[in-house]
Amino acid sequence: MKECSTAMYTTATLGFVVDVDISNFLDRTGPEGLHVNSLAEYTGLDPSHLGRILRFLATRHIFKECSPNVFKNNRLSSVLRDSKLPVSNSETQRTDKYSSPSFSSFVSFCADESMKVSCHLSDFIKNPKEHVSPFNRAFSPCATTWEWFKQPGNGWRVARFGSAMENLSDSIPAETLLNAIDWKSLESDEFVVDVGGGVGSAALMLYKHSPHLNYVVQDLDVQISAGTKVGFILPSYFLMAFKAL
Ligand SMILES: C[S@@+](CC[C@H](N)C(=O)[O-])C[C@H]1O[C@@H](n2cnc3c(N)ncnc32)[C@H](O)[C@@H]1O
Repeated sequence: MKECSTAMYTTATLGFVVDVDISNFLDRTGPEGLHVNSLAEYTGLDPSHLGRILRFLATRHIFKECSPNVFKNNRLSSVLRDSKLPVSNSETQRTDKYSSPSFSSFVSFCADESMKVSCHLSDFIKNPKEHVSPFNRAFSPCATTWEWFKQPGNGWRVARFGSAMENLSDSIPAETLLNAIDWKSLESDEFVVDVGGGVGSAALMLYKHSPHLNYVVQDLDVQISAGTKVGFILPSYFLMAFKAL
């Protein structure tokens, strides 16, 4: 129970290391690893903060401390590597950082929006009339997450969320969906409705497996038109593609 109660420290420290690209920097060194003073030079951050955070994770088998204050990647920390390093924190460069699917985007999203929202869960449930969701307590009193994402300055968050979701879909084996129920046993006049189905990738996979069914992908305008552009949502074999409910 103590581990569960303090799980947020792991999320927070992981969020920090992906935000400042520690695994990428460590990946450029040999098996001897890199001293926190060098990491401090690369990142412009306090070496004592870096050392304590990396040691916290290394004691959980994420990163390896080769000698005091010298760290290198191990199998777990290697999954946090990205293909690109940000040059600065400008919105354009941050958006560019999240332009392709990556696990580090998922970690960063979890440590940012998800963790900040989850802190409000208890207060939200105890005072349900005050807000529609914990998200509204944390970020924006009236807008939904999707409306808030569209607000000026949040473009990079949208890019990060998209990058995280794509990585998540790529990492889930097709069998998870294909074996979830016996799709073949459904009749040909039946409908499969994917609510919040994004660009339609899951529905397309299912269509290829069970083309006798009718498919409806329901999502916001922006997702439906993106799905149509990349050819995931094709009117020829998807009966309908609706926007939001
Ligand atoms: C967590 S994502 C899931 C995406 C998709 N199922 C996948 O696996 O890639 C949630 C989705 O819900 C969509 N969404 C948000 N509000 C919606 C609404 N009112 N009606 C339909 N979809 C909505 C978002 O645009 C987003 O694509």
